[in-house]
Amino acid sequence: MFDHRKYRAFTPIRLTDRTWPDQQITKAPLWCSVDLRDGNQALINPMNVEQKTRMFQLLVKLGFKEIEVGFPSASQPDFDFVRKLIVENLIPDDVTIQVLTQAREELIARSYESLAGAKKAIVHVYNSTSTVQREQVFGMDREGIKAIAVQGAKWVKAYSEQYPDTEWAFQYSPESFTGTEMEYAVEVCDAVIAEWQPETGRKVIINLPATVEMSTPNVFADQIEYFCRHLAQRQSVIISLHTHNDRGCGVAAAELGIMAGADRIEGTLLGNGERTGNMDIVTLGMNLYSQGIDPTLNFSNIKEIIEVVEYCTELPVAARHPWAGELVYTAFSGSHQDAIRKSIQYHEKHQLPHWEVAYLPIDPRDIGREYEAVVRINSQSGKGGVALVLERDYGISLPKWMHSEISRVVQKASENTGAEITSLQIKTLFEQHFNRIPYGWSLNGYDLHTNQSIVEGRFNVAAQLPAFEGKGTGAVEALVHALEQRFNVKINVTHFDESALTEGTDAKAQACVALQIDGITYSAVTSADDTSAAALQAVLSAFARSPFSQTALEQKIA
Ligand SMILES: CC(=O)SCCNC(=O)CCNC(=O)[C@H](O)C(C)(C)COP(=O)(O)OP(=O)(O)OC[C@H]1O[C@@H](n2cnc3c(N)ncnc32)[C@H](O)[C@@H]1OP(=O)(O)O
Ligand SMILES: CC(C)C(=O)C(=O)O
Ligand SMILES: [Mg+2]
Repeated sequence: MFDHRKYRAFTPIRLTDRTWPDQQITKAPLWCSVDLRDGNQALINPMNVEQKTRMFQLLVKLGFKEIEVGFPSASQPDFDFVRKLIVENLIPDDVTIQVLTQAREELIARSYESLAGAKKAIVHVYNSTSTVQREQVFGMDREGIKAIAVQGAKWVKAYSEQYPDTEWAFQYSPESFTGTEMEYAVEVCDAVIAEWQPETGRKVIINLPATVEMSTPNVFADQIEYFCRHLAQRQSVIISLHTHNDRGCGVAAAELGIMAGADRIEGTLLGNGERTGNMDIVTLGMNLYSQGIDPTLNFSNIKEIIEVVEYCTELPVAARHPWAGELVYTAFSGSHQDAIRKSIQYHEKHQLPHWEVAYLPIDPRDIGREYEAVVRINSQSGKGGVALVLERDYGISLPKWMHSEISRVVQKASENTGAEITSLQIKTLFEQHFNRIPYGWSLNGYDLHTNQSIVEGRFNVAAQLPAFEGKGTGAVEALVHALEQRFNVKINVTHFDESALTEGTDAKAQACVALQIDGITYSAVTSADDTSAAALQAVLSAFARSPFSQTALEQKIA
């Protein structure tokens, strides 16, 4: 039964003098990837050694310096993978591998066995401390649970002494930390830290997991600030966070947790992991990047990251995934496209020192995304977007009044199909409706004479109609006059624009014309070697689209 009364609200700790809301993140935290452990333990098909190797190589390439490579006492593939990394010398000198183990002697012993020969490694031991786990899973009181942690810490230290050639660091997680009374979490961690004696120079990491996300991120931040303030040897310990995403706030909790004093963050690429996943390191890293902070991880090839993650996890990355998804830099809606187009033009024109483009929080090219994907056209799109596609993909720059003309045609086509219209389809529609010279109406030649500031013109078209003759203050006016006389219509030139074409095209000039005949507008765009030819052809093409041009053919037949 769907009944909210089955649940009760999370009880926040009382921290009235919190300082974290006034903090700002100014540098990247230390990172630890747990893709190969927490990510792996959540998969339908856990990664095989080959997949793990591929993921490890990617993590190294991205710049991770600490990588939890598995739970070697849990399965043979995990054990074998750790051995492979060490035996085949696959771990760069500046990278430290980490393994997870429960606080059980045989598992700790097996973990060390897997790490034999490593230059340096972090042994990560955990046990659960929350009220629920104490009462329901372990059936123990506070002292009993603390004893598991302390005993685990002792074994971790004792077994490390059997491998003196390795530089060891120790990590402890009070699993289900967020469901634990804070003063008790501090008590347990203080006891573990006392066993490991960080004051002697040994690196000790205390990792605080939101094993299951239970509260809003501000409550988590309060817990972290409380913990950091009360830990006896805070200065000698690296505080790490390990958030999950059950409420969809894994990244937010980690960010507020950094503001509250944490030094290190555990997470996975694109957020794979238990249930709704671990904290997504790509998202947090890109959040920093978009604020002008070096994430110290290189996400410039997001395509490769997605490919490897999908290959190793056998799970797809969502199209709307923050920063990485296929559609996250794409605007379909008209007003967004218009704003992006103007904003990018403004940006380029004014050479702005920082990226500030409407609807695009970062430059998609920074992570290997092309501009092509930014604007895609369907029935939700507008004239700005269509104009952008023609400019961007084909160098066809149209005057503003033409944008709505071509957009109307594209919108109609999109409504008819109910689907996206590709860039090539837009170009084809443009050519069919505005750019193609209607059969029989190409300008074969023309003569222009100026007589006392009046231009007299004689115009031949391909259909071998009798030459048109007319006069006016310019060539266009002369041709319009000729058409009016010949077909007995009134023609208004409502728009006329000429522009030089960019280098690299055969034609040198482009003319855009709109004629209004009997209340209806007919438009055409023509390019030619010279401006007069382009303008005259544009007038002929526009006129040819009107029903009056039919008369011409009938006349010819007669
Ligand atoms: C939040 C997390 O992500 S924690 C990490 C979880 N990761 C994994 O579970 C990795 C895969 N796990 C496994 O392969 C196995 O569970 C193993 C190898 C770790 C242990 O295997 P097994 O001993 O066969 O089984 P299982 O996990 O059910 O053991 C449970 C026992 O461990 C105890 N236990 C559980 N966690 C811990 C811990 N952190 N420290 C000490 N004891 C623990 C339980 O109380 C229980 O004891 P009981 O047998 O007296 O009731
Ligand atoms: C083992 C710990 C760190 C964990 O994965 C969790 O609590 O989520
Ligand atoms: Mg976890």
